[in-house]
Amino acid sequence: MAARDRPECKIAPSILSADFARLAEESKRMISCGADWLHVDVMDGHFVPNLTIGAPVVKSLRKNLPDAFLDCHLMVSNPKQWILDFAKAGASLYNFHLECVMDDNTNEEQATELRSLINEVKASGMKVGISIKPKTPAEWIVPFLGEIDMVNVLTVEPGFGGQKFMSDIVGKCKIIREASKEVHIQVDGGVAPSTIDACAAVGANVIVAGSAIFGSDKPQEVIATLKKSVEAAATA
Ligand SMILES: O=C(CO)[C@H](O)[C@H](O)COP(=O)(O)O
Ligand SMILES: [Fe+2]
Repeated sequence: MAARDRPECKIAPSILSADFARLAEESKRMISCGADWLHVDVMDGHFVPNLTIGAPVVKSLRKNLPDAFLDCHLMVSNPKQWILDFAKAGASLYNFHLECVMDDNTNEEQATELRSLINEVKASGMKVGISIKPKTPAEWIVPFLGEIDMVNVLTVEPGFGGQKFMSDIVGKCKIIREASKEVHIQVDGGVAPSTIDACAAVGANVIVAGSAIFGSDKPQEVIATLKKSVEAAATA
């Protein structure tokens, strides 16, 4: 069998599509259907035009799901402000946006600020991920790959679930995967059985899907389909 070209596949249902009144129950249902991680979309109504949940909800989820991997996607303007709250609440991975600190990849001060945030997240005990919006070039994150656990390539404009997958964006994963076999590459936005092969082909291994999984009456089958596509591409 050919050697793997990426880390193990992780399927991360986005609980943004869950019934928030039954979050713990719905999260447990996802894990029993084969989910590896839970993707928690945190929106501050400023970085994106929507408001969702914060650290208190993560704390309740952690209490109810002591062993779950909580992948927190911080769509917030000031990621520094929330690091300790999320660490104390029990977040597993703090996945914040590059655009909060960088609008020019040649600016040394911005690179230093990004490094300091990365180090602060690590020091808090969480794993660290960096999310990039559709218009942010993949090359901007490449110099930091050795310092982080994951890159989240947004395949929709962040802010809302249920949007259409941007197929012209996913190619950015290829640039990142060519630069690192070890880093987790997450795809987030409009990912479904109909779009997974395009993600798998370019090296993605962490698959977020909200509406495709929660909207199905057979979530177990959707999760299995997504995983199969990634695992087949990983050893092709
Ligand atoms: O970060 C996000 C939106 O900003 C969500 O994680 C993403 O949109 C997942 O939902 P869906 O699979 O329904 O697109
Ligand atoms: Fe997300």
